[in-house]
Amino acid sequence: MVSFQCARSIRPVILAYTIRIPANLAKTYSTHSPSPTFDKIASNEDDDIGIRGRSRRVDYKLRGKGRNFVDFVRVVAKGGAGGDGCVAFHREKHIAKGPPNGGNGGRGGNVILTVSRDETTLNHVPYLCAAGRGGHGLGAQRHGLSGKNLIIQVPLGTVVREIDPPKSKVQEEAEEENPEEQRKKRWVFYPRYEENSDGKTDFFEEAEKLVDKEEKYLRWRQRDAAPRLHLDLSTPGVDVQIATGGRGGYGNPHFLTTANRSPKFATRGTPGQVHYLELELKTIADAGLVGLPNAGKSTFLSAVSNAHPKIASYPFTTLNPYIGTVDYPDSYQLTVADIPGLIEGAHRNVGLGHSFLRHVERSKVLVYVVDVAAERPWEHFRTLRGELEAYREGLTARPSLVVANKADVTDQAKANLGEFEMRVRETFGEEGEEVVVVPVSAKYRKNIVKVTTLLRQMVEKVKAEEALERAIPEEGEDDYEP
Ligand SMILES: Nc1nc2c(ncn2[C@@H]2O[C@H](COP(=O)(O)OP(=O)(O)OP(=O)(O)O)[C@@H](O)[C@H]2O)c(=O)[nH]1
Ligand SMILES: [Mg+2]
Repeated sequence: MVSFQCARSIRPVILAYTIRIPANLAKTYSTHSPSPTFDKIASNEDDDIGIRGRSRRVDYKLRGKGRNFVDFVRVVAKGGAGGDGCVAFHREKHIAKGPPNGGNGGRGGNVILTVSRDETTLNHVPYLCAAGRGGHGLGAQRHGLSGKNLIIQVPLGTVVREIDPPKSKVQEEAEEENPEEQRKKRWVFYPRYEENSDGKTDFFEEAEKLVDKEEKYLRWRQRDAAPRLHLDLSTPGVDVQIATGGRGGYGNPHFLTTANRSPKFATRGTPGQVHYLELELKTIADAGLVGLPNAGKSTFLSAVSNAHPKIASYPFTTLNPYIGTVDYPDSYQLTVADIPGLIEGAHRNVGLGHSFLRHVERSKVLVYVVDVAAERPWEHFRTLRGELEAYREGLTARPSLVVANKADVTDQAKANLGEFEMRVRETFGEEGEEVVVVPVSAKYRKNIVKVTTLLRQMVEKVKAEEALERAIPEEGEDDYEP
């Protein structure tokens, strides 16, 4: 291991961002993909303003500032509270005691997630997603307005998981006042409501029983509700309600009976649902590119698709995933995801870590992009597989294609290609026979059609297998006899 300080040592804060790069890889940078920025920063001998400016930008990005791509957020989704019911009586000249006419409270707004193809990040999702509360009821039978729904657009491939609320919140709830006080809090009273009784029955008690009964019924209706949210938002245009607003309270006409002609109480609105959630963006692409930094993943993506990711000869040029669409002459399309480079120890958070692998985790085909002109490229390949397995066991079992990139750097590439192919097959073991290693020059667009044709075949095969799996009913599924 060579410890590589990616920043100038004069700024102590940057020292925290040390990128450790394996010895073999460090060599790769210096021999095949000269990286003036890294080399010069490391030796600290170049005072060129341009280079220093660029290095500063890289540091800035590596520190996470200036990044507007976010693929993981924790949020609190709060449905709006319902508005309170109103206690009011009709007032008019010559009518001394008019009938009750308080309006009901409006329902609280809901929090809704809309799956959109236009969004690519969770950057805009706020921590507190609170919908509007319902309006209170008013006199003269005026019901409160419904609360405004909060609609948040999320990118395709967002996974929503419910998590436990913070301990402080749980404690707060446990410490809340006794149930008797809570019962009282449900009501809105008119002055002297206690006198509102005919001597035989306590009208307020009657009304409480009515409300209790209704609440019991509502609890029973929700008995089968999913205990925890776990959603995979993979269909564009779909709306999902993640927190429902509270119910509005009843105005006093609701409690009008033949015995009680002037009910002097109304109910308050109920609070909306509160869910603590994790939103994780797991890009859905047909093929995912994995490779060490500078292997030429972005160059490859720009060669096969319509995407224009940034390409440069220094490591970690790509900091966010990019999706490109490959267009075939017969209008068939498939998507390819490019992600930042992986290095040895990424699972221990070396380099940029390995959390961005979530963006290739759901790809149907993995495309390993290896710089075949580097020294011992098979070791790069082994590192890649090791990191993929460290991220998620079994990930390397996906259908895979190996792109031996930079095959145009002839002498070195030619010397390595035979052995590389052999060692790759060895790594895959029994399935090695089926693995295709394609020599490519992404920079000069050589052998690209072969790769895209192979990719399409592989993706179509996986899709067909998946469709078949869905079509075959699982055991016991059709046991039902009418
Ligand atoms: N000679 C040659 N150079 C290439 C080829 N493909 C990419 N390169 C060069 O390799 C360097 C790195 O290319 P990128 O596409 O940025 O590499 P990357 O894998 O996306 O790198 P990161 O985003 O940092 O992980 C650039 O200078 C490219 O011009 C190729 O086929 N032949
Ligand atoms: Mg790149």
